[in-house]
Amino acid sequence: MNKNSKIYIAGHRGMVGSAIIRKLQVEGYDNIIYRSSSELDLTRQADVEQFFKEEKPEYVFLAAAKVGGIHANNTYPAEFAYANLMIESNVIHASYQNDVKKLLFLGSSCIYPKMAEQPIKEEYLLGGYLEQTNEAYAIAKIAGLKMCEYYNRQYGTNFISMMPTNLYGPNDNYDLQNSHVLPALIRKFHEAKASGAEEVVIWGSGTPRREFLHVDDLADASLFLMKHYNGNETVNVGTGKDIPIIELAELVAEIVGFEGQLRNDPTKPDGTPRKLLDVSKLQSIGWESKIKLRDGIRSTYQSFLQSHIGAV
Ligand SMILES: NC(=O)c1ccc[n+]([C@@H]2O[C@H](COP(=O)([O-])OP(=O)(O)OC[C@H]3O[C@@H](n4cnc5c(N)ncnc54)[C@H](OP(=O)(O)O)[C@@H]3O)[C@@H](O)[C@H]2O)c1
Ligand SMILES: C[C@@H]1O[C@H](OP(=O)(O)OP(=O)(O)OC[C@H]2O[C@@H](n3cnc4c(=O)[nH]c(N)nc43)[C@H](O)[C@@H]2O)[C@@H](O)[C@H](O)[C@@H]1O
Repeated sequence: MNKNSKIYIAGHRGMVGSAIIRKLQVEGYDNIIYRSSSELDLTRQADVEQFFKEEKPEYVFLAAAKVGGIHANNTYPAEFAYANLMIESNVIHASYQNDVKKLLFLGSSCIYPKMAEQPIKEEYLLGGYLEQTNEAYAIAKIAGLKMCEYYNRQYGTNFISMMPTNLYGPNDNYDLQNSHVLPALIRKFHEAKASGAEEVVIWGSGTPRREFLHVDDLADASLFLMKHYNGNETVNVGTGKDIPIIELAELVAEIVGFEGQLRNDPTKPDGTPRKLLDVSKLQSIGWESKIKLRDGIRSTYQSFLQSHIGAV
């Protein structure tokens, strides 16, 4: 991939897509194309085929998807299944039909069995039952990575798959019902501090453990894999370290400056007890994460304050 290769970022307005664009621009890539979902609905096959036929991208970063936290996944399984299966099928097939040189598919760490041995290796896929709260999304993502594998085997395409752990950073989703835990905690603690509230509610028991990778690290890994990895096996992308949700909450409260109490809401699901990724394959290829969690949360809170102007 050279600096004037035609590169399509699917999902460019999202947290991951916008981070990949920032990374490519810093690295001097100057032929990047993108469309918002209102300009091009990737669930519509004919529209996707028309777009690829007209634009003929050489490289594709597939970062478009219906994405959400545990509550959203648990509440809207049909939407998560339909949208993600359609988006990935249409983009992967149109990439094959239009001779895309290389495509990077983004899956998720929730594809692995709920009770997988930790840390989770790529080969544990399909070795056990999935976590119920995000089964629909997980099955869609498994279908996507398998499609890449099958197209590579049958058609000789070069479609690679990465499985990121939980992500956070600028341009995240801060909706309190449908977001992931880290942005939700940033907003909750910020609003509690601003209003003088004495307590903040944490969903579930707080005992599950999660791994968090800053989206700028993810973008760096995406470009690294697009340039250097041509294998047919999926690659885990993470930090190799996890933290209990209760300790994450205490860390975010400290960074935001909230000094009240935390209260658990046991009516909300815990989800998978743990999903720490084994990142040794990625390390063997030559990439490691750089952004430390405390530094990443601090900078993410600053970007939250800037983008929620009234919040300062
Ligand atoms: N966030 C995480 O913790 C996490 C963890 C692991 C993997 N991932 C994966 O990373 C990728 C990006 O996630 P994200 O956190 O960046 O999500 P996000 O911020 O919600 O962005 C998703 C993007 O997908 C686009 N999109 C959704 N439906 C579309 C449709 N029908 N047609 C066209 N575009 C559509 C949206 O476009 P518009 O804005 O134009 O509507 C949006 O820009 C996804 O594949 C996700 O599975 C995310
Ligand atoms: C990466 C994503 O991981 C997702 O699972 P998962 O980490 O449990 O999704 P999260 O929504 O980040 O929840 C992680 C843990 O944080 C707890 N939690 C505590 N307080 C909150 C809160 O205010 N909001 C949220 N959202 N959680 C909270 C939640 O109960 C769960 O145990 C999958 O559903 C997606 O499909 C995707 O794979």
